[in-house]
Amino acid sequence: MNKLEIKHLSKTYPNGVKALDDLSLTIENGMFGLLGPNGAGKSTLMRTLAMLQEPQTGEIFFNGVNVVSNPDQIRSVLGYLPQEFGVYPKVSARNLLDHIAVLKGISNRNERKDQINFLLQQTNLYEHRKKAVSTFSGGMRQRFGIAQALLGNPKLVIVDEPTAGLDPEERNRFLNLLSEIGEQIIIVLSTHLVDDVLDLCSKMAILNRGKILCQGNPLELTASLTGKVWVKKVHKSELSLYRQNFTLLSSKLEAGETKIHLLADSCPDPGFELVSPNLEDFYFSTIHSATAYEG
Ligand SMILES: Nc1ncnc2c1ncn2[C@@H]1O[C@H](COP(=O)(O)OP(=O)(O)OP(=O)(O)O)[C@@H](O)[C@H]1O
Repeated sequence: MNKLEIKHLSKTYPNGVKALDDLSLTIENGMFGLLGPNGAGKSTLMRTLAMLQEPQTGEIFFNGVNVVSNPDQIRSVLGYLPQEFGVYPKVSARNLLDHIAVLKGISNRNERKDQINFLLQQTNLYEHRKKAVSTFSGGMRQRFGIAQALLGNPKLVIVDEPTAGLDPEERNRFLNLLSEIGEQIIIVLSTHLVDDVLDLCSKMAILNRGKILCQGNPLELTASLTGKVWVKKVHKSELSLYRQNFTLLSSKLEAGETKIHLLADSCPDPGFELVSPNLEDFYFSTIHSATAYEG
């Protein structure tokens, strides 16, 4: 069992933004979802875990080794798919993988070839192996990103907002690929999309303003709101009233009508019906109470 322990990490950028605020988290094998709104600090945490930037305070241990003071210990077992994945123009997928494999220290040529062919097949890119990655579609690029992250059989894979900008079919394909990687390593997936976490992760945490607000199993966290989420179709003009007087979790257009979810211990108003909570309700209620608390 691999274990990633993050202890009291803090990072304030020179402009005064506190991106990580005394953040602690322990992650074991399997897919871990880090969910948070834009600007929550997800990328800062992911880059810190990938040893691309140092925290100001705090420590990170991987399988008991302090990797902030021994970064090479984690680099050799790390795969990272950044939010912005730049590629060299004109270099084919296969050659780029070969180049990255060399950088990762896989010096044996046959071993590189075997791994690259296997990963190209796993990511469904084998038939495109001679094409330049710069000509790939968004979904193909992200799958290529996973292939390069898996070179060298990492024990820790960090994937930063991988489905942003993918169409639904590409997103599905990408999520299926991630789910196939297996439970024998740690995969940390950062996203602002609740559905990514719901579809894939057995453990998750919600990050906001550099702090972990809660963590656990998505279904168990969601179940904690049972009996408290109410739904009603309302007129658009009523929305601001509900927003002012209740904890409005979400409002969505459904066939031209506005459907709202409210959080309340008892029926807020005539016409509301109790619904089974979903992860989105839990996410918004968590962010809402943190924001209300902080003012
Ligand atoms: N290099 C930097 N210099 C100054 N501020 C930064 C820098 N990088 C990030 N920030 C700020 O730190 C905060 C956290 O940013 P970060 O990118 O880590 O969040 P995020 O959750 O990944 O958001 P997003 O989904 O928008 O990328 C934001 O307020 C951001 O503007």
